[in-house]
Amino acid sequence: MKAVTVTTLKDIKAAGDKFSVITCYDAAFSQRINEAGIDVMLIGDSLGMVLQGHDSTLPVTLDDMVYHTRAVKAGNSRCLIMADLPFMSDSSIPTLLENAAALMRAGAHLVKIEGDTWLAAGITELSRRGIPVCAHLGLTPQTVNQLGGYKVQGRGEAGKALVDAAKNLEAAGASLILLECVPTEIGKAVTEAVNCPVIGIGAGPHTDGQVLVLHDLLGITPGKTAKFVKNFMTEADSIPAALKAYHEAVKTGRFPAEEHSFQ
Ligand SMILES: Nc1nc(=O)c2c([nH]1)NC[C@@H]1CN(c3ccc(C(=O)N[C@@H](CCC(=O)O)C(=O)O)cc3)CN21
Ligand SMILES: CC(C)C(=O)C(=O)O
Ligand SMILES: [Mg+2]
Repeated sequence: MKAVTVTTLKDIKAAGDKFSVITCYDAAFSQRINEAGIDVMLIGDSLGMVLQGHDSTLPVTLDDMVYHTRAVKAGNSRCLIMADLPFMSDSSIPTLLENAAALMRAGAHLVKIEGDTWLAAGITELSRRGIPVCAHLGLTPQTVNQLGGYKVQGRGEAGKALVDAAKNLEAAGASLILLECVPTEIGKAVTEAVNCPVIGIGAGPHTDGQVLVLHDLLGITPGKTAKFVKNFMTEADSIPAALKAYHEAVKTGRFPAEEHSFQ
């Protein structure tokens, strides 16, 4: 199978099709995710919660992200590899550039960064140097202490601000936008407002791509999971079958359904 690139995702959007994204943290799952036909693997800083057992993503370090990106890269044959810039790794532009470079050296094809319109300058500097960037908007888990919890963002007036932020960051050089926990209508509005592909998680069915945390879709996350989560193991007899079912459900628009989305 042909390797997935940022251009592949742009073509998928232009054709009105969908693409699938899963978080991945190690080589064994990287191989299974490759075999399942998934388009993109995200080394998410969610690893601080699902692998390390913390109650937020804030304790995750750049070294943690480099370690897991190397492992995922080692198992990769055809997926596009995106790596999260961890909390405070963008404290200045030179720091941001060095930290993004470390993730690229470890095997990432692009980096993801949480924020808002103020990310524009950093995104421009990264993209100028050949690093494609995904701007993560909406519910940004690294900001949980300010947000007061993992809550839906972009309701009312804030929705318009999200659409503007997405447009500004695309103009600044972002290659992808990721929207987390926003009303379906905002997921749709952002997807229509930008030319670049938009990935959603709890952002409704209209985004170009969908992402889920691996452990959530395998049903092994302890405690209550978010509304946007679907356990694909309930109707599958193996992990490879669940990964394939997720990919097919995203490609055909069967996931996410109304029950996984916010109004
Ligand atoms: N296992 C796991 N899955 C994730 O999707 C995930 C992580 N960990 N860690 C980092 C962040 C945290 N995330 C979360 C966590 C909880 C909700 C959640 O429970 N949200 C409420 C919204 C309630 C509301 O405002 O209406 C929900 O009911 O879904 C959302 C995103 C997403 N990310
Ligand atoms: C939930 C996704 C979007 C993420 O950023 C992560 O896994 O860290
Ligand atoms: Mg993350």
